[in-house]
Amino acid sequence: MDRIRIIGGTPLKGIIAIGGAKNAALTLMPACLLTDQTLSLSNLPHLVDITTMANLLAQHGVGMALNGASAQGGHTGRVLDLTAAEIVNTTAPYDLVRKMRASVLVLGPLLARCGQAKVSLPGGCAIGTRPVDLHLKALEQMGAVIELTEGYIHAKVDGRLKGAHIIFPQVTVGGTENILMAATLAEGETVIANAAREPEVTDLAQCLVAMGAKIEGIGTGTLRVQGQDRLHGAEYSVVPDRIETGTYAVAAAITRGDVELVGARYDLMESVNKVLRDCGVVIEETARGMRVRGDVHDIVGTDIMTEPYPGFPTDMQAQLMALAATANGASMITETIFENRYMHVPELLRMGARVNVHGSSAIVRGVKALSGAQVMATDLRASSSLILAGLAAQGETIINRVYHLDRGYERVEEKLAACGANIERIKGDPAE
Ligand SMILES: CC(=O)N[C@H]1[C@@H](OP(=O)(O)OP(=O)(O)OC[C@H]2O[C@@H](n3ccc(=O)[nH]c3=O)[C@H](O)[C@@H]2O)O[C@H](CO)[C@@H](O)[C@@H]1O
Ligand SMILES: C=C(OP(=O)(O)O)C(=O)O
Repeated sequence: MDRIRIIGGTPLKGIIAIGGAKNAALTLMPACLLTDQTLSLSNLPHLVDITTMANLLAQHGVGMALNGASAQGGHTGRVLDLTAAEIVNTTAPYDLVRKMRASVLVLGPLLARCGQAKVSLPGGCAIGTRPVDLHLKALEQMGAVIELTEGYIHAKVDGRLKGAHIIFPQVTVGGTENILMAATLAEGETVIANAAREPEVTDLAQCLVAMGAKIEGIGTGTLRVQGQDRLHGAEYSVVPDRIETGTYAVAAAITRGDVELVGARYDLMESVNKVLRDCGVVIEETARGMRVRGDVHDIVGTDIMTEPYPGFPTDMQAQLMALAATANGASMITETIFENRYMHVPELLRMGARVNVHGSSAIVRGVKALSGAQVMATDLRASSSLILAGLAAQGETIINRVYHLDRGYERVEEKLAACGANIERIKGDPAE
């Protein structure tokens, strides 16, 4: 297993290119199951999770062709053609689903196209139990018969799924995506109330429209879908990653540096930028993206509460905690989305951070300097918070188990090193 070694203390200066959003790509890829024609996705990031989704789709019978890099819209990500001419298998097996929860996003499309699907229950993960009950209840409302046996969701529908009025009792990104995809091929109208408004859901909706779906209310909390008999192929470019953008914005801030994030979508960063500005970070939109400066003002503590979009994203909570740990004064962080998303706290404590967790809230008292240490990455965003802490810390930080990081960040050490960070990947395990 690889490790990352950082000698902290260098202010980052330069340019970082932002890639396509992992969480958008992971819902756009299974959308290919809704048509027998080709869905061509550009600006696709090169990440382990994307490979896992490609492997899952391949075993359903999806043909794939990787067409190198595209310069579309100024982005340089890869182009992947996905063609589900024929679905040869409607089972998503445990071995693939356990690697990545987003695998459950094949359920809606398979059921809508083939009338049946057998998908391994994703199970919990480091950040919480993460049930999929809301996805299943909504599909039942659309006429699906669902049984849970031997760790699998067995879903079937007689004929086509039927349009329904679905009210999600709580905002669910994956639930909204699964039902949105299913509804595009259902009979009649589906209304999804209290729908997630995350930019990745909007990206999916826009791609589905390019494939011939009829969807109103895109970007709002109520999506209205008129089911079609069939969808067709399309070309679509994945939205830039707002979490990668936010992570590198914190990297600039925590090192008291000055970095331009090229390709970033400034308009999607409102809640994160507000919090960063409250901390004293200077942010401006540029012609190519966004410039972030942590070298202008003192960095001070602030209060943060995670919420569904357009609120502050849970996927940025760990990174902001690293910044708060180095700020002047105290910060109160409240996590409202996942019940166990403070796995980074014990590791930050090893680096000299002062954090107390009380239920869903954490009090962070800023310290003058963090100190480098050996730490363990426990999940994706916890890993990035440890990288950020390491960039700011005095001395050497070694981050173990970086495979979590490779799920969601492309060439992280290269991007940071190009801005002056002293960071390297050490191949293999120390015990090996
Ligand atoms: C691949 C992907 O896009 N992952 C993102 C997606 O995850 P994901 O789609 O899994 O997250 P959800 O929005 O569904 O989860 C929000 C909350 O609802 C709960 N819930 C959800 C579904 C359900 O059927 N029952 C239920 O109780 C979850 O346990 C959680 O507490 O949105 C999260 C919230 O923005 C992000 O942190 C993840 O990075
Ligand atoms: C939690 C995340 O991903 P996933 O939903 O795939 O676990 C994330 O991207 O931060």
